[in-house]
This record gives sequence, structure tokens and C-alpha cells, in this order.
Amino acid sequence: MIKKIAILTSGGDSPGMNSAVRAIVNTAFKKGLEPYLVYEGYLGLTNGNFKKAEKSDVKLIGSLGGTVIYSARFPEFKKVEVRKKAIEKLKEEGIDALVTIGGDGSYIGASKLTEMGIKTIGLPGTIDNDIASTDYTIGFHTALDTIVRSIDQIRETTESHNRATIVEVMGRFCGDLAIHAAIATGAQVLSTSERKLTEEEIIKESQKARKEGNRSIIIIVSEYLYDVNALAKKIEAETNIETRATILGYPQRGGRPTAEDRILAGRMGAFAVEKLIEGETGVAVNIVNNKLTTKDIMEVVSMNRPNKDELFKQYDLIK
Ligand SMILES: Nc1ncnc2c1ncn2[C@@H]1O[C@H](COP(=O)(O)OP(=O)(O)O)[C@@H](O)[C@H]1O
Ligand SMILES: O=P(O)(O)OC[C@H]1O[C@](O)(COP(=O)(O)O)[C@@H](O)[C@@H]1O
Repeated sequence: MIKKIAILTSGGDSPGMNSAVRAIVNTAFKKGLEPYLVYEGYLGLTNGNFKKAEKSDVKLIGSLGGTVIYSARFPEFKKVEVRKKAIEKLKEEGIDALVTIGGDGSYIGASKLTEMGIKTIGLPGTIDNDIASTDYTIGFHTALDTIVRSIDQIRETTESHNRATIVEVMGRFCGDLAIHAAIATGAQVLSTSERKLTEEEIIKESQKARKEGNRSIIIIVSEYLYDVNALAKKIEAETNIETRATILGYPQRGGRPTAEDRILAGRMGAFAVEKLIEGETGVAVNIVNNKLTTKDIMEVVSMNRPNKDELFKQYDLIK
């Protein structure tokens, strides 16, 4: 029987994390549990940087971007002696269970704590949508909306100047943000790690788009694939199409969560507390066909992401 549960956010922040924290705290109180807020992810857990939550801590936070309990990248947590210190801090406070909101790295951290005797449950909080077990992660739709709004604006200036613009979007090695943004904006060229184009192919597709009568050519590429400024110069030199590059960067991670992300985060938060009470541990929460599920967290981390062929096919038809 659990009594005290700690909540932390870890890895890249994502819009909707606050909605999840609010849901977990409110559900915990309704179920007679004592929720604790951990500040700065596993770093704060290791340093004992946590406090008993009050209802007022989560008032009005559901509509805010970022994470009000802060996040951290804390690679030291991979060391067993560092995790032992975190476990001591939890035990000193009599905390029985931990809810981790984060991406796959945070999930590995949670699973290692489970192996060391702590009850854990994970919520998928990342803009990248790179967790294979869930249709959507918390923050993906907000980031996608931000990207689409930015590309709409880039389209206007690109069209005005008869140019091509390369737009680099986040997603680490998962192309979901790029593919969905390309479908939504009608970008003529798309390259992601799942279907990476050579620079020559990008040049060829840009020329084709120009021949088809487009004044503005939008080229969406995932991060970590090219030096986009050098690529813009190369396209310009080889095609005579004036070309610019824009790295969308961190604005993609911020901003108020969309209704969709708030609802997803809220539902997942309440569900996670119920599952902990029912005795589940070492699992991650997912949404699959609009139904909430749990799955062993290590299985989740080692799953292959679903094949994207159908999405690419649809993009090719629509563009
Ligand atoms: N192999 C691991 N063992 C223990 N903790 C880990 C491991 N990998 C990541 N973590 C913890 O999870 C944190 C977040 O992971 P990271 O990969 O940066 O982001 P995300 O959770 O968004 O994928 C890391 O900073 C670290 O504290
Ligand atoms: O904030 P950092 O450490 O520069 O990391 C940037 C990375 O974080 C993300 O924004 C989100 O990634 P995670 O949610 O997996 O942490 C990636 O899209 C990007 O590659």
C-alpha cells in the first residue's frame, strides 16, 4: 500500500508537463495519498531537493509551458552510487513511489530505480514523439503547432522573395515533427532520418518544385542531418534559386500547451496514480487508439518505433 508519491520532470521540457503534474497532485490528494514535488529531475532527487506538495502549488499551472518543477539533464544518474544516494533521500522522507515525466532517457533512469526497489511509473513527456509504445507524447502537438505557425510565416516571406527556405526542426532522430509539419504546410521537400535525402536529391527536388511553378520552396529537414547554412549556399550555387536557412530551435519547446496536450497530460496523470495504487510498478503510461494503457518500461525503451512509410506516402501524394 503506497502512501507518499514523488513527482519529477526530466530531460527536455515539453508543453503539458505542468498539466500532468497538476493532475497527479490533485488525483493523489483525492485518493488520500501525500504527493511530493521533486525539483530539477534526477538531479534534485539525488540532492533531496523536494517538498511536500500543497494544493496551491498546482493551482493555475496547467496552462503554462515549461515545467514549474524544473528539469535537468543529469548524466551522473547513470552511476549506481548516485542512484543509491537518491534512494536514501526518498527513504529518509518515507516516499514509496515515483512518477517520472520525461523521455526515453528518463524512462531508463526510472527502470533502474525499479530494479533497486523503488516503485515507479513513467509518463511520456517529450516534444519528439519518439516513444514507440504510445501514439502521442505530451508536448508533441503543441510543438507541432508552433512549427506549423512558424513555417506559415516563413512561407509568406519566401513567396514574396521568390526563394527557397530550409527549415530545420527538432525531433532528435525521430522524424514525426518534420513529417507532420510537412503535411500540414505543403513543404515541397522533406528529409528526416527515416528517409534521408542526399544533398544532391534535395537540390534536384528543389529544382523540380521551381519548374512546377512554385515561387516559394519550403525544405523541411530534421536536426542533426545537415549543416543547413552550408546547404543553403550549395543549393543557391547549383540552382540559382536564392536560398535561406532557418533553424527553428528552442521556441519549439516552449509555449502554452494546446488543449490536446493538456487533456492528454491530465488523463495520463490521473491514470498513473490509479495504476500505482493498484500495485503496478516499472511501467510507462501510453495512449493507443485513445485508450490509456501501461507497458513494462524497459520493453518500451527497447521497442522499435512504428514504420512511417504510410505517412511518407501520404505526404508525397498531398504535397
Ligand atoms: N542509462 C541511464 N541510466 C540512468 N539514468 C539515465 C540513463 N539515461 C538517462 N538517464 C537520466 O534521465 C535524464 C534524462 O534523459 P535524456 O536522455 O537527457 O532526456 P529524455 O528523458 O527526454 O530522453 C538524464 O539526464 C539522466 O539523469
Ligand atoms: O535542450 P538540449 O539539451 O539542447 O536538447 C535538445 C534536444 O531536446 C529535444 O528538444 C527534446 O528531447 P528530449 O525530450 O528527448 O529530451 C530534442 O528535440 C533536441 O534534440
